[in-house]
Amino acid sequence: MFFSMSDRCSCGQAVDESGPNLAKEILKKKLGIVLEIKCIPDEQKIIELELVNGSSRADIILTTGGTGFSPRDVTPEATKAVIEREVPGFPLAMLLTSISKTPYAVLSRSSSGIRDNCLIVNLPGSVKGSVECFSTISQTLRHAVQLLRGRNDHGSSLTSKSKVSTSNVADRPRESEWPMIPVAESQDIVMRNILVSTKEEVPISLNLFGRVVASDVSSVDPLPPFRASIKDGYAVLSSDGKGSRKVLKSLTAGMSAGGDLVLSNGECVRVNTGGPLPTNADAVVQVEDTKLLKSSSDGEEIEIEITTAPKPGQDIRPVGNDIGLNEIVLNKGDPITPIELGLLATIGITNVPVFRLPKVSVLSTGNEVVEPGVELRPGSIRDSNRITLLSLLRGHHFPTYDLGIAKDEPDDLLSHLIKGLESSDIILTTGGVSMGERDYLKAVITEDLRATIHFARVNMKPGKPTTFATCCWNGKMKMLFCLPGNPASATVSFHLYVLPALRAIAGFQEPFPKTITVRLGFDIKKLDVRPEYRRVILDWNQSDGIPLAKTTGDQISSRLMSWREANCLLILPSNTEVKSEIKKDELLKGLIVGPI
Ligand SMILES: Nc1nc2c(c(=O)[nH]1)N[C@H]1C(S)=C(S)[C@@H](COP(=O)(O)OP(=O)(O)OC[C@H]3O[C@@H](n4cnc5c(N)ncnc54)[C@H](O)[C@@H]3O)O[C@H]1N2
Ligand code: MOO
Ligand SMILES: [Mg+2]
Repeated sequence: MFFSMSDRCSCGQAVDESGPNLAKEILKKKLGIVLEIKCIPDEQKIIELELVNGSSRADIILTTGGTGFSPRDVTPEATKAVIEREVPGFPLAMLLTSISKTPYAVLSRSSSGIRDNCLIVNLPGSVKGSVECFSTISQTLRHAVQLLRGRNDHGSSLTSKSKVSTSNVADRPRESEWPMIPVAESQDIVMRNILVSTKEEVPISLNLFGRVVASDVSSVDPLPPFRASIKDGYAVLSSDGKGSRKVLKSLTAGMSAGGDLVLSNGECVRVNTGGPLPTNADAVVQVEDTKLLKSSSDGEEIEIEITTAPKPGQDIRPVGNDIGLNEIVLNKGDPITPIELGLLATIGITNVPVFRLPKVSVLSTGNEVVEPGVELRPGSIRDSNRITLLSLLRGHHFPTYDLGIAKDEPDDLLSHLIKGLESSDIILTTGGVSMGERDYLKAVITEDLRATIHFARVNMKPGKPTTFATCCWNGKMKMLFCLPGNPASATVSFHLYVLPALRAIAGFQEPFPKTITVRLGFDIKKLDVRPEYRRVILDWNQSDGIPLAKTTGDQISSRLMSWREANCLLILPSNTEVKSEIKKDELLKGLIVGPI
């Protein structure tokens, strides 16, 4: 994250060059991702506020400017006011570099420190000075972040004895402590916190199906690898024109190329579609354009007549006609569908560079939740969420780990979560995230796992208590999506948050569901106070080409039947004084979430 301190830039009188320039350096050196570049006036309180906000989101904040002697240069003062621990080494290292270039370097007042496990470093304001100083410290930044993340990382030391208190229900908050944020903002937060995509080499196999290519892939062999016939017929010399030919032999598909065979005038060789040709043959005549003149007693062709004069090149596929040697066949970012797999199989490579797939654990929570197929005892309900989510993940080719069902008890939740952290990159849970007296999940992930909850309430129906957190476990970042227990809600949140995040990590360049325009096929008498994601079935059989959205019935969050056959989430606005209903035939936006 970069903050450039400048009154002139912040009010638009000048353009900030240092921030964007350093961002380029970061990307060039592949040091990380740049969350934000911001221009801030030289006002100490404003800078402090931005540093406080930024430090809750970023691993590093680099500031540029405001470190000199002018009365309005207050960046070091703002930094010192917010940091919890000073890091004097960075300003010292930068000073040592700069002073070897100019004695005026001693006039810099740069500061550096740590707040909220985020490193803040003041750099000078000039493009040249900021790059110089940044280069001095850049090689240590990655290690610094690892050390800071490690402070929150106690994976190996944690036991499954939770610290969360289960007493004093009377003390529970009567209002959620979490702000309700808009869907777009929450999706943004998830995308800013996704795990870094990494590459791996995967041998040509069905395991590549559904993956995304991580760097351009070129052919090692041309296709066809030899000059090949396009027809079943005879390889000839076109200069011989039409008329009779002596049939030398047969060169059928799979035989070694006919390089050693040379035709003389008046000769031909029988060839097959896709088969090799004699070196000097320059045309193929299909069987249909020939007549048999003479054959042997054992049924072999001896002489044929060509009825139409062949043209040079006729029915011959030159070497590399379909795929040239070293031709780029797939580009970085291309999803591997059956066709891409076919292409990869044919071009002579053995391994394909693809983005690694994150492994996802799925956990159901709830004292009432029992395995499918078992007899219900009073108050129990069968687990439908876990199998739905596991199969959705499988349908999108993500490797999964089944964590089973955890009781609404902190120790049990914690031990299941630890198993998930040890076996996967991402954990999906359902249930236990609302206001219930046994909804302990958020407390366990913050107090025991010391995870950071980024949001825990979203203004949407269904899916309001959707919770997203990240934590560091044995040196690795993990993502936790705690979805509501209601089955329709869990699945809507899966499509809006989980799947886009997984797809982004897996390299998909367009990870979100496609938005289309649909025509409402029924009346909506009363809009909800929250923006709503209605499960609908699209009927494409419409004269104007706009699909008709057909209802799936009652949309109560518990009703999984509202997802039956649904392939679209209709986006309904929230109820306002101006608009409280929507009439049939109105055009609305919908998200494609199933086969259409
Ligand atoms: N006082 C409030 N109560 C509720 C609020 C609220 O804001 N204030 N929000 C409601 C909303 S919205 C939702 S959604 C639910 C979400 O609740 P939880 O995530 O805490 O889920 P549970 O309470 O554990 O379960 C809700 C519901 O779902 C059933 N369930 C749970 N797991 C499964 C499963 N694996 N398979 C099938 N069904 C499952 C569970 O039995 C409950 O019926 O909270 C509202 N309450
Ligand atoms: O938000 Mo809840 O998911 O309405 O049932
Ligand atoms: Mg609950």
